Amino acid sequence: MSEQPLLKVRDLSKFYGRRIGCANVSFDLWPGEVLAVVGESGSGKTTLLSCLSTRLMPTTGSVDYRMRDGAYRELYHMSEAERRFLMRTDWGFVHQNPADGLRMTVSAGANVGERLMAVGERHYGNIRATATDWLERVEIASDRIDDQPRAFSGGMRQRLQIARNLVTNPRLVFMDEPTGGLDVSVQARLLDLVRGLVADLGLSVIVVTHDLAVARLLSHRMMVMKDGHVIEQGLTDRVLDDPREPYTQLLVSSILQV
Ligand SMILES: Nc1ncnc2c1ncn2[C@@H]1O[C@H](COP(=O)(O)OP(=O)(O)OP(=O)(O)O)[C@@H](O)[C@H]1O
Repeated sequence: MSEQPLLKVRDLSKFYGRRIGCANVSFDLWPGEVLAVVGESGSGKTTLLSCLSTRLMPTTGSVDYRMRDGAYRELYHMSEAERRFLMRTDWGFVHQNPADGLRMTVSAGANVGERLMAVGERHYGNIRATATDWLERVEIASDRIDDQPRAFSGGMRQRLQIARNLVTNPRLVFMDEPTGGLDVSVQARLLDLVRGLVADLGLSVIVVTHDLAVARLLSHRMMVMKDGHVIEQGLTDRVLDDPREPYTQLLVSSILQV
């Protein structure tokens, strides 16, 4: 891991009127690190992810992102165009519902190729070859390249969404309940695939999940949220095997095995 954080989050808070979305969240994310944000429904996970990915403006706080040239930029001081450029190139966002992250009425190949074109690739042959390669990496047969994702199963759609996100070699990927809507057997296979890709590509990931098994399998470090606050954070194995906070103990003991 390199010696400088990719993301420096300080005192991030988002209020919806008087209701707390998330409050006083601070952490560093290091290159190659997978951070899981866990907590019950309503604990603030989505609000935090939305603020970090600049989909939502926080009420207070700052997020500094280390650009490819090594300089830090404050995300909320960037122009809308700069943020959109980051999202198209340096970042990925894997939605729980693949339909939110895919274009359902264009082919699988175009879904992947489009992201390549956004980073300047123009050669049709290269785009198709890279798209084919990525479909294979996410275990979609290359003869499905011209099919639209609406003809795919839920698991295939999710794998296609992952290919679309990773094809540009992003440095930071946000994932919102990436296995949420899938059958248990499909989830296990997808998690295995994601874990392999994240390790191979050395990605930094922030994954939101209410499923501690997902956190266990994917993440190095985790943050536990309750009522908008981070109440415990640490190495994933430590938090799950030796939770310090009573609330985390309750979360861990409420599932039979993680
Ligand atoms: N647009 C909104 N307007 C008002 N309150 C909101 C809004 N979005 C979220 N909240 C409130 O902020 C708090 C945190 O919600 P958030 O959706 O971030 O939690 P979550 O942990 O992601 O839950 P879930 O797992 O159900 O998505 C909740 O009290 C919620 O009611």
